[in-house]
Amino acid sequence: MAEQREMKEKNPWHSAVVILITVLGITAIVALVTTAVLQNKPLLQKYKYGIVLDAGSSHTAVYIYEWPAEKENDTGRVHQKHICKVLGPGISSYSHSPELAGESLRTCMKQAERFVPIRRHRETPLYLGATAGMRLLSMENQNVCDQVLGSVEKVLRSTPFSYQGARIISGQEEGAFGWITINYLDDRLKQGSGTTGALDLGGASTQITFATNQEGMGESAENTVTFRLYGNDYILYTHSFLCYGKDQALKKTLAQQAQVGNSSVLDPCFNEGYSVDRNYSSVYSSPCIMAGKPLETGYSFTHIGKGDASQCQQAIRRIFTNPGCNFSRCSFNGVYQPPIQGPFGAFSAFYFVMNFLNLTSDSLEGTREKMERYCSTPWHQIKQQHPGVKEKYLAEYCFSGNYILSLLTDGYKFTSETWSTITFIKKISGSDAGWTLGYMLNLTNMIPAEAPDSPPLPHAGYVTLLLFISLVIFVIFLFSVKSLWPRCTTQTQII
Ligand SMILES: Nc1nc2c(ncn2[C@@H]2O[C@H](COP(=O)(O)OP(=O)(O)OP(=O)(O)O)[C@@H](O)[C@H]2O)c(=O)[nH]1
Repeated sequence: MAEQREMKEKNPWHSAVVILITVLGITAIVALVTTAVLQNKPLLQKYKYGIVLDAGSSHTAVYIYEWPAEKENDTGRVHQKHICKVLGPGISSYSHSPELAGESLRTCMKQAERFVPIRRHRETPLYLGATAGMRLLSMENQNVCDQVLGSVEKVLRSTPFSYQGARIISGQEEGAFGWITINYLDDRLKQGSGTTGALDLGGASTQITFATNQEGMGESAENTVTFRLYGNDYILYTHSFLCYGKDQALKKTLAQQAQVGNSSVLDPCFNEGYSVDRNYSSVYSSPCIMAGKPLETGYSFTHIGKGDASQCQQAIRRIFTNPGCNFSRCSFNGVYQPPIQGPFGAFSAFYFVMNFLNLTSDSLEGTREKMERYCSTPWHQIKQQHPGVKEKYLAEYCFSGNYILSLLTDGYKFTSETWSTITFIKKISGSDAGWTLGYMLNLTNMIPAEAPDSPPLPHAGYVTLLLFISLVIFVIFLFSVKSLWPRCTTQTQII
């Protein structure tokens, strides 16, 4: 041993080599860790875009979505960048001058050109989906309906985006894509956890959609939609009630109260003191109100408010027909509906109305009481209390609140117990609840049927593990070369 030590001490190259190996070892470990960290560092984010136009019965809205360019399949990453509300009515209202339907979209499409970076324009998909207003127009006059779609198509084709088509979506699609939107935004699809049902109240139609177990769904194939998303199978119950959106329901309720020839209609669904002259043709100008349509609708009448919530509910109940149920259970109008399975998210007009009436967190009984109070408040007082609110919306809140109550309880059979499973929502994580996002995710295949393979460790875990292993190797290395190091103490002894 003493000889060996002597040899080492005599050979100056030996210590130099050990030092060199140590330095190289440390450098290699530092280089390894630095490369791993840099390699896994998120790159400067680049985005992709998609545009969907919601051509509704009451208005059109342009939604611009954005997502990281390199992670298209990563659910929860697409978000709403901008919404532009088109001025004027929905495209179905341009039946007398179809060319203006397309023109009405120009301002919002110019805005979209500014929100999507120029280098992305050509590759950005652009879709237009028309809902209940156009469904009704196609029932009334297919030719005019085609002209309106042709007019919007012409304008959308002239934009720099990648135009993918303008079409009328079915009520089933509207319901199912609304369900996908809210569950995608809640990140429930990727987690494979329980889902949230979707309640959508538009101007001309309303949709109810929820996941249900297979039992009983064989009863009505037209109400069944199946999806496989992220490796999970979903069986959805969905139904769209055409003519039961807020605006058409109002017309229906008014029409069954009005008797042509009467110069006035006393309406419990409008506040006392409200009085407006209307033409009968405005009430009957819809394919939703065929029955009882008089031959002569040129008369006018004075629409007078009476402000009585209970009577209003009775009037509303009469627009739900009860032709008998050919299934084990029904909602209304003889339509099959399995037992409701919450929780539910209620959006569009469900939210606008309940939010205005401050009814988003009340019990069913509390909601009824507040509606009684709101409807019995005189019209002049309502106007005084809400000076900034659009008068058309303000005048209709007594009807709208009672309609929502009636639709949810008499129609969909929510009870005092299940009422609390409904959350009234407008946005989730900054994106509007509605069918448009689900529609785009589906058409761009951004939700895979199978769960994508993910690395066994998240990025932070991977880097930590790498550092730890490098440290362990380094310590082992130090111990292994320790015996070879020149020993100062021994040297001193020798000297
Ligand atoms: N009170 C209130 N009502 C609104 C507001 N915005 C829209 N509405 C009304 O709410 C109802 C539903 O609006 P949307 O969800 O846009 O419905 P839509 O797409 O036009 O109708 P559908 O074609 O049936 O889907 C319509 O009666 C609108 O007039 C708002 O800010 N406040």
